[in-house]
Amino acid sequence: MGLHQRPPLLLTQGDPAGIGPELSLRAWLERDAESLPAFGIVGDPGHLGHVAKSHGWDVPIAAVEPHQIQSAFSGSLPVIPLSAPVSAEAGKPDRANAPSVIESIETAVRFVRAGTAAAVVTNPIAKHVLYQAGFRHPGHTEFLAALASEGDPEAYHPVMMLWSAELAVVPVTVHIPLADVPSALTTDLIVLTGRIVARELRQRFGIENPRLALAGLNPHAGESGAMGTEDETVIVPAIDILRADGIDVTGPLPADTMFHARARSRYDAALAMYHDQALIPIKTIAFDEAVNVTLGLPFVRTSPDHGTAFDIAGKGIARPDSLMAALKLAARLGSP
Ligand SMILES: NC(=O)C1=CN([C@@H]2O[C@H](COP(=O)(O)OP(=O)(O)OC[C@H]3O[C@@H](n4cnc5c(N)ncnc54)[C@H](O)[C@@H]3O)[C@@H](O)[C@H]2O)C=CC1
Ligand SMILES: NCC(=O)COP(=O)(O)O
Repeated sequence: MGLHQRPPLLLTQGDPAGIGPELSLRAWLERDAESLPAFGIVGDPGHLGHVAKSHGWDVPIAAVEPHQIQSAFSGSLPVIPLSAPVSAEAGKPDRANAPSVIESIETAVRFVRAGTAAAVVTNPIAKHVLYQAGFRHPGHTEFLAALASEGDPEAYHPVMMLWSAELAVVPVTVHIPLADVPSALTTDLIVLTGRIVARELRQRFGIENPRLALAGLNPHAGESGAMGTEDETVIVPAIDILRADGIDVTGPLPADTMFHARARSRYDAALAMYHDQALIPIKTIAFDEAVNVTLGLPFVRTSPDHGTAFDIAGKGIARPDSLMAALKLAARLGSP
């Protein structure tokens, strides 16, 4: 790496039976056309070579150390080899690959924390496959916070944000059953989330005075208590505290009318009360462009907005746009 070169990005393997491997290869093939930042994959050189060959793509694979990624990137796809074995057939997830999936994430985090990489970009994992193998974290978001926290569960509160040029959304509660949302949703959680979002929109995204819009939980934001009470008893007090902090907050807004184009122009990020309230609008508006960013961590992590797409894995039809957007955003946010 030259004196003024930034460290490269590290891309994780994701589920090797999903679309991650072919998207990574396609992103590398598009590196010049898309002006992508240099990246390396923590993965299995043999498996990636096999996937490239099966699609007839000319992608030389180079097994490297992190400090060799920059110089290798223009002529080959740099891969930091895993020690766990990988044996995967497209579209057929296998829990036997879980150790390699987890090792890839842990290794990427280790290098980014050591300053050898600028940011972590994760390829999609199939959560239920990892759970079958004993993985105890709901998803990347929570696992990355656990890795960053190094045993202190209070150290970092991770916040999921899905970002696109048209819309940014944050689910305040994330990977929990819908039935558990009302009891998990507290004023403290909303305030903590709002503070992290406002801080990182300022510091990382360069928005001087971020405008946050908070969704209600219930239909019509509760209709003055007739359709549910959490909007008044939990969300309004959180808004008061965030406003007292000097943050520009509106809400609670009826969720059904806050995502059309005129409404979107009034805020920089929408805080939704549960996963689908946030992700349905952004995946409807910007499925190919949106990026999942984890806020609240001591390093930058981005990811495509989609999952493993086992139904199309291996067919060569998966679109690499969201992964390429994740690489570009990671480079932007990872820069001082
Ligand atoms: N960041 C991550 O690791 C994420 C992982 N997942 C995991 O992915 C698995 C599958 O989840 P699903 O709900 O089926 O969502 P999915 O995003 O994998 O697929 C939903 C639909 O979109 C299509 N699709 C997805 N990505 C595409 C692309 N790049 N180009 C063209 N079409 C694409 C698929 O073919 C499928 O029809 C689950 O096990 C879930 O846990 C889901 C979201 C994010
Ligand atoms: N639906 C988004 C999602 O599941 C992403 O989760 P994570 O693995 O990024 O925590």
